[in-house]
Amino acid sequence: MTSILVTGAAGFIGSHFVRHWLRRYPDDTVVALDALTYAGSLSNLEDLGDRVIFVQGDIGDEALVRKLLAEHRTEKVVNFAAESHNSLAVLDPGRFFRANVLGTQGLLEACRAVGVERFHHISTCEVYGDLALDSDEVFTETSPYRPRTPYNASKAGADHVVRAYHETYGLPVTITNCANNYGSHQFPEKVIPLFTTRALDGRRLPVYASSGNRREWIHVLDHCAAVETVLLKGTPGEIYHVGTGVEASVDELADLVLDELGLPRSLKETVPDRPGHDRRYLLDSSRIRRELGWEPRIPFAAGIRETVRWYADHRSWWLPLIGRSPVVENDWSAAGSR
Ligand SMILES: Cc1cn([C@H]2C[C@H](O)[C@@H](COP(=O)(O)OP(=O)(O)O[C@H]3O[C@H](CO)[C@@H](O)[C@H](O)[C@H]3O)O2)c(=O)[nH]c1=O
Repeated sequence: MTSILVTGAAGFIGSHFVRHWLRRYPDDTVVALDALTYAGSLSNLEDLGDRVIFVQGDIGDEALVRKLLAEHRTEKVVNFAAESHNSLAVLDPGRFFRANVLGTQGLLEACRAVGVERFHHISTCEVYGDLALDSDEVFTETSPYRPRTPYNASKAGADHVVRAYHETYGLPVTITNCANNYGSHQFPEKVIPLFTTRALDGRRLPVYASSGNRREWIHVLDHCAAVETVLLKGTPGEIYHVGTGVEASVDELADLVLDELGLPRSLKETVPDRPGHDRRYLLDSSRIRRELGWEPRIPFAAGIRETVRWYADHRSWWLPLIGRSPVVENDWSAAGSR
């Protein structure tokens, strides 16, 4: 029996990972740390009852994390905690650097002080900047970091701090950089749940003006399996990309959602682009497949259908969340240079 600390455990990917881990290792103790910002919901862990030790707190609270690690003799730490929404970062960048860079550093410091067997950090394809829509290029694990937005830069900063703790203090870290996730329980600010919940409410879908911009999509459960694989088989100090190679443009996503719900495509509405709207990301994920044997299993078409259906069937989950996001209706007027 071992103990694992999962941060950001009440959020979308974190809560799926806690459930995934307990399914795979039912005798383990999961310590779930979450600050419960607007995007986290305790209801995401509700069904797990006392199989999870939940603690509300900040990853940057070194004393708290040290206490938890010591008390539960924690061997593994997985850091999902982050401010993750690009739109909010445009309007409130400081919040992202505090949470993602300084928060991660505090967490690492506690891990260094107590000592852990493995620190795994969840990162993103966005640290590499963007690709032209017609580019043949893909991001590899050795591509240079070229973040273009405050969110990207805060995640890039966090990755550098994680690596510094490995190089300087020998902390056994691994990092995964993942493509865009989708699935149930995603906060309705991200594009797929946003479009779906808007459509279900009979409202318009706000498609940014650069509607041909594309993302690479992965089901959250495939991501969770990849994190487990890297945690158990990855080499300390190494980075692994997690993606599917499946791309869809914003416009195509809106159509998929509307078609699945049997609603007219005329519900799409063009709205101003988010400043710094990255055109495209695509990861070369051959390393994790080749070296660690992970493969994504959930086909995009089936995954999207099931996800849209989940939102249609779980109005009581998302309705109370509408209006909780600090971002108001794609109004970027506050984001000009001052
Ligand atoms: C919120 C919103 C988004 N979009 C577009 C912008 C993007 O091209 C696409 C996806 O936007 P978002 O859902 O905000 O996600 P994106 O900026 O790609 O970032 C996501 O994916 C990243 C991984 O690529 C993660 O690191 C981030 O935490 C996650 O938020 O949809 C719209 O057209 N309208 C919208 O209202």
